[in-house]
Amino acid sequence: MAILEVDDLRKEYGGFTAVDGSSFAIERGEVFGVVGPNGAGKTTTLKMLAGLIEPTAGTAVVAGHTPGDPEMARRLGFLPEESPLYEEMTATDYLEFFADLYDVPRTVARDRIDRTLERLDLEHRDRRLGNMSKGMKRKVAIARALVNDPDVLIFDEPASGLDPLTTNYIIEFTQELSDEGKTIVFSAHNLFHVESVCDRIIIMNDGRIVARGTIDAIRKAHGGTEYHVYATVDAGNGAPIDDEFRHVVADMAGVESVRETVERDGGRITDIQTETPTLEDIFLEVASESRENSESRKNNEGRNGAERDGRDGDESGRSDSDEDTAEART
Ligand SMILES: Nc1ncnc2c1ncn2[C@@H]1O[C@H](COP(=O)(O)OP(=O)(O)OP(=O)(O)O)[C@@H](O)[C@H]1O
Repeated sequence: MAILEVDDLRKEYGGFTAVDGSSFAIERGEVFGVVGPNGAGKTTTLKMLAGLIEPTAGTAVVAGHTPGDPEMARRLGFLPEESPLYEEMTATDYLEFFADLYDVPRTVARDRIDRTLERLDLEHRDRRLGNMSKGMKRKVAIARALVNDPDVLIFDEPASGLDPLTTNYIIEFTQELSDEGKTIVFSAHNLFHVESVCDRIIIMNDGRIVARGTIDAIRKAHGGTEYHVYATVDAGNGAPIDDEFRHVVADMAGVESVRETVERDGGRITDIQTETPTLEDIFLEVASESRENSESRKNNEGRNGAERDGRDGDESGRSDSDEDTAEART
């Protein structure tokens, strides 16, 4: 059964729609990626899951609890994108202070904090937070998200702006938390990190989910592996020319068809290579498709405004077409 269920979540700021009807479910123990360009609505979505901002419509349920329910707060740990800490406190005092807020008994809290800081390799625990480096502060913020030993962790850009060593440490730590059975919602711009830790992802654009599924399924839905067939062909006088031509096809049947054509024309295949799109390639393709769709939707809305009167919202252009297509593809 899903530990986190999101149904038609929507957030509007004045007339602006930041999140436009997201629905998804996350299974216990999954690492679930939320990916998208700047302004796509990722942080807004994560904050609604964490109960930090109220949705305009829709629901987010964590382990059967809704935001505002103290039991939900107990089950959840949130690492915000920006996490200002109390600069005058030491790491230990700060984390004990948060453990108190969650009513974690002192001895349990001390032990948990010690173990977490040990695992995160945080040195100088008694240094004022204000005097800690950015990487050290991020580790303290991660420890804060774990102080109540939550089942579900929401990590918004856990490793952004950190050096490669600290970044790797945090990504590996995220993987370890998942191996221990924590459910993790993970948002990051670094798609290599997303690919290395996430089981399934959603790609958001303009507040909508435009693709979803495992990275492999999304990859298949967006072209999958490509075959690059290199060939030389007859220049017309019977002699093959030296220039190589590249034909890109989707499968082996395509390769055979190129081979037949090339050989019929007196040429020959010189090389065949397979290329698998990276998550970054897919992300760029999906984001640009979605931008085109939303532009044409806006144009249609402008053109057909008068005709639409009396119809319901979905028929009038606001549709889940992007999402349905992606869903069907996965
Ligand atoms: N409090 C607010 N008032 C008005 N608009 C807001 C508010 N918070 C967010 N927005 C707008 O909602 C949209 C989505 O913002 P959000 O921070 O969720 O995006 P994001 O995908 O997390 O972007 P980034 O990758 O840059 O962090 C943006 O256009 C943003 O300007």
